Amino acid sequence: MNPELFHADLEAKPSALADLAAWLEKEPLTLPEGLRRVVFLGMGSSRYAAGVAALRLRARGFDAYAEYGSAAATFPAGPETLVVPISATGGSRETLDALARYAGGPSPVVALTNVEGSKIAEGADQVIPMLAGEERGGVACRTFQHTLVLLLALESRLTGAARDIPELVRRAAAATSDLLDRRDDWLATALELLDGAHGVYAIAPAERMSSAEQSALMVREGPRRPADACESGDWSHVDVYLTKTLDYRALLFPGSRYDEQAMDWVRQRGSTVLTVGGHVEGERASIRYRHDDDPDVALLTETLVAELVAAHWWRAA
Ligand SMILES: O=P(O)(O)OC[C@H]1O[C@](O)(CO)[C@@H](O)[C@@H]1O
Repeated sequence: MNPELFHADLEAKPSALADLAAWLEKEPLTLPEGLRRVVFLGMGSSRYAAGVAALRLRARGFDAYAEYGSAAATFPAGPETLVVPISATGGSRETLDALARYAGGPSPVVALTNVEGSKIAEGADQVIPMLAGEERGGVACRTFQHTLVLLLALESRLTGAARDIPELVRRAAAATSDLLDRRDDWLATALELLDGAHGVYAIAPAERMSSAEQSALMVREGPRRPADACESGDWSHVDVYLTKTLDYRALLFPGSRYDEQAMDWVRQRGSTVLTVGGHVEGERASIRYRHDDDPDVALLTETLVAELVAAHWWRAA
């Protein structure tokens, strides 16, 4: 893994998204007919993206689950159950092991990967390419963003919503460019506010939980600092306890009806909260960007803040 190349991978996000939007315009996803259930399989950031996709599908009345590839058992195979193994590298052992339980069976298998001809493609009936280009830094960042896009496209196809996903991707590219172009206005503040003795906490609503999880992963994977993720409502049952004893510093992605409940404790305990894409009372600072009022753009874009913070600390280490 290499911090300079990771940084370059982040800089290339807008152009990779533009290519993905153009591809989606030309190649609408095709799926087998008669599906009633979806089982996503993955590890790390691939599973984070799947968790949000499954929640969204369930909210639209579709049976959907995001499982760890490493779980010893997952949903039984059947012709109405679509199995979607997700692996950017196409080689995570746990995801391949889970896929092996379905390969050649009654479930259709549609794999998502960024590496053509990788192991994961061998057990799949169909492969959807992530089209994120090579991540030379060795850290999944563009692939995470593209996985989310493709899972939104899958959702649109499964639910018959017929959403204009290419247009959403172009808006996310504009939002991403805006954050990159204006980083001199916000990055120094973010670095200062999040740099504490006890690590970084990331908080997001359930519908964008992947943003908190991926943000915490970036801080662990690059600069190897302690970091963790918490859901905004769950925060009052889980992370609130840390605010009494730690120098608690958090990145908050607003949008939950329970933000204020958490912020009440944050204000009382004098903890540090930096918001991304919106405001809450008691924040120390806020990072705004183009189209941040659209929750789907936010889902696709907001992890860039933690990724750039992680890249900076990693390069300086
Ligand atoms: O999507 P993949 O390639 O299976 O990787 C899963 C996870 O493993 C890592 O590659 C780290 O080993 C992460 O970057 C990623 O989140």
